[in-house]
Amino acid sequence: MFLLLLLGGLGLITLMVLLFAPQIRRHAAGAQCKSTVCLDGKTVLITGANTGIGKETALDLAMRGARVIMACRDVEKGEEAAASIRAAYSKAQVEVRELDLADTCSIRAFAQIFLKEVDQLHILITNAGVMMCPYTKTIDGFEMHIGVNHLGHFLLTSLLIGLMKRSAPARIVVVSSLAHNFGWIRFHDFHSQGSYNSGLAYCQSKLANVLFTRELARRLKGTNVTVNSVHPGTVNSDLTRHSTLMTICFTVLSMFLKTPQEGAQTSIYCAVAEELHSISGQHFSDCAPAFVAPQGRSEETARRLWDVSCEQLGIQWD
Ligand SMILES: NC(=O)c1ccc[n+]([C@@H]2O[C@H](COP(=O)([O-])OP(=O)(O)OC[C@H]3O[C@@H](n4cnc5c(N)ncnc54)[C@H](O)[C@@H]3O)[C@@H](O)[C@H]2O)c1
Repeated sequence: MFLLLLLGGLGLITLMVLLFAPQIRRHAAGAQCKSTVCLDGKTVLITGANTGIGKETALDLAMRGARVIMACRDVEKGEEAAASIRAAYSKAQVEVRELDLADTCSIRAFAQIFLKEVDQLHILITNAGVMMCPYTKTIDGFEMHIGVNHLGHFLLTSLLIGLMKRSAPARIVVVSSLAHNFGWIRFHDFHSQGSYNSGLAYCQSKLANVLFTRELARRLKGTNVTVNSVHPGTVNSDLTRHSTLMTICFTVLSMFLKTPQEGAQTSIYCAVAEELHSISGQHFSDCAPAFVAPQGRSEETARRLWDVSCEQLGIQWD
């Protein structure tokens, strides 16, 4: 009897999902970037552009006429992604360059060659990220989430900001997450040496993205370089690769999640929308301003994080 009820219930749920599939998909897809801005003559740099949201962002911006530089850890995978972008749009000007955000030497080498060979940078999208990986350290001994998601991008941006100021108007888009709501900056244990929880480490790094955006925007006032952070939505990508449970959940619930193309819309919106030309230090989701948790609005924490980041990286950035 119980089994019959269970099967009947499951059958009913399946029927409802199938019946309402188009509505569910439409709702899950979220907002589309409606801007038709053309990017002829503009140069864009996207980190982690060989998969997921980054790859879709690269395709869209290349279709708008930009020269898109895809900064990828694995050049071979990057070249495959670039080839598929060229196959989708034969005029795409996409280039792959090697960048491992888990290695400050790689970041410095990348920036050195970039500054030598590229004379303008109008849009920087710090998109690369890792989520819920087992406790690992970057080459420089940073905990992987804070090391790649925050410190790596902090160093990269510091090295390229002069070029962006010279290329102004220019925009920086920092791909953060709703997960920043559940994070706090553990200044007393920045690299989770005392205790480690992969979910909380991810949340800390995504909060760091929001606070970095806020402080950088304050420092960039009057330069015509803006910076905003985004939550792309919950996107069915490879990001869950380190968590079997998350991968299963994302697969089962895929109909309710955004595709990478849908997840790229807010990054694209922040990169091109005309109405955002002077908007800086804000957080966006679904191509609209989004809620920022109180810990992401603290100017004091943002300044302290800035100083700690400079100290950890051994750099001066005033
Ligand atoms: N997928 C989601 O639901 C979701 C939700 C909120 C935020 N985000 C954010 O969106 C961004 C893109 O994620 P995605 O969903 O497209 O996942 P993804 O795994 O497809 O993309 C992440 C990219 O980062 C790159 N990367 C990882 N470590 C790197 C390193 N050390 N050096 C250089 N590149 C590195 C990967 O190679 C990959 O190309 C991430 O910052 C993620 O935190 C994703």
